[in-house]
Amino acid sequence: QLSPTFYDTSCTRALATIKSGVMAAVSSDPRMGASLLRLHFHDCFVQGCDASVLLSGMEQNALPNNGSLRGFGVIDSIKTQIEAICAQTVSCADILTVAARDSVVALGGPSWTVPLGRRDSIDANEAAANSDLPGPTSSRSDLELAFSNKGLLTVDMVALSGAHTIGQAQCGTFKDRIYNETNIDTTFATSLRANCPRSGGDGSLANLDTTTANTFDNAYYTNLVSQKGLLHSDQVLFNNDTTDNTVRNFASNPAAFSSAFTTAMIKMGNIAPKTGTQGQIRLSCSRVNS
Ligand code: HEM
Ligand SMILES: [Ca+2]
Ligand SMILES: [Ca+2]
Repeated sequence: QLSPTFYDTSCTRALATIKSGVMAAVSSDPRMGASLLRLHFHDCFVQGCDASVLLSGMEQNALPNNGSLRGFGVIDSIKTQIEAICAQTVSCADILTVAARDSVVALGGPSWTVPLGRRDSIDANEAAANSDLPGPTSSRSDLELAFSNKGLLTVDMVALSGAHTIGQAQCGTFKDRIYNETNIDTTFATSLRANCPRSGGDGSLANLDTTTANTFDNAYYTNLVSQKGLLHSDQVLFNNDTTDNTVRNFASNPAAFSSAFTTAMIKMGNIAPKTGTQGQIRLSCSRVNS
């Protein structure tokens, strides 16, 4: 049973320390806010929000993670600061969950209260990372299944995909879409081709939100309505199908998006937490205690 007041007596400065660490990291590199939010998602979808993704090797080598996850150093350095004030008290899983919230806030998005008390795993699961994380070529029903497997509804899936209002993706993840798909704005596709050639250049970056890459707003959905979703898995949410109305609602009503996003983030943060005597409080987020 998680609780927002979990560290109120055991580590009064925990939340403020995480916030200032995230603020500093995001002000020197705005994309870091996106990277920390994604790191939390990739943690929670693989054996729950237990910091398994932070352990060196293992899950980090899985296809959706390798060469694309960022932010490990930021979490490690916040953990070092927190260990100095409250020894072996605050879990890496909680630090990452709060850092994801603070990242959204740092980029202008909504805030919410984070339930706390997660403990850290003593293992990680590369195979589960490969099977449970959806990929950029997923269909709408693939996405719905991946999220329902974690207890999340279709509306949660559409709202959480709005995280693609910030951050970047590598050419290899959207190449097929910009050369071969027809439900894409022509000018948008043409401009992306300049930095993402048919052959090679797989690592070059494009903004997931072509309008406001460093602002957490609802522009992701207005982009989808104008066929400017970057990933195939983005545009499937608005493609004459069952999720079109939700996308239209979030595009025209920022408050509806904020409310659905914060609700869904709390649900995602509550996936299979380790509590009580399960797992451990790691001393260093990148390795289990010896
Ligand atoms: C719906 C299924 C999803 C798919 C298929 C998906 C896929 C992807 C892919 C392929 C990238 C680019 C990675 C790269 O090229 O290095 C990406 C980036 C990103 N994703 Fe997702 N994603 C999904 C859902 C989510 C969710 C639920 C969140 C968070 C709540 C999220 C947050 C992000 C962020 C913030 C970035 C940019 C990261 C950065 O710039 O470092 N995504 N996603
Ligand atoms: Ca995990
Ligand atoms: Ca944006």
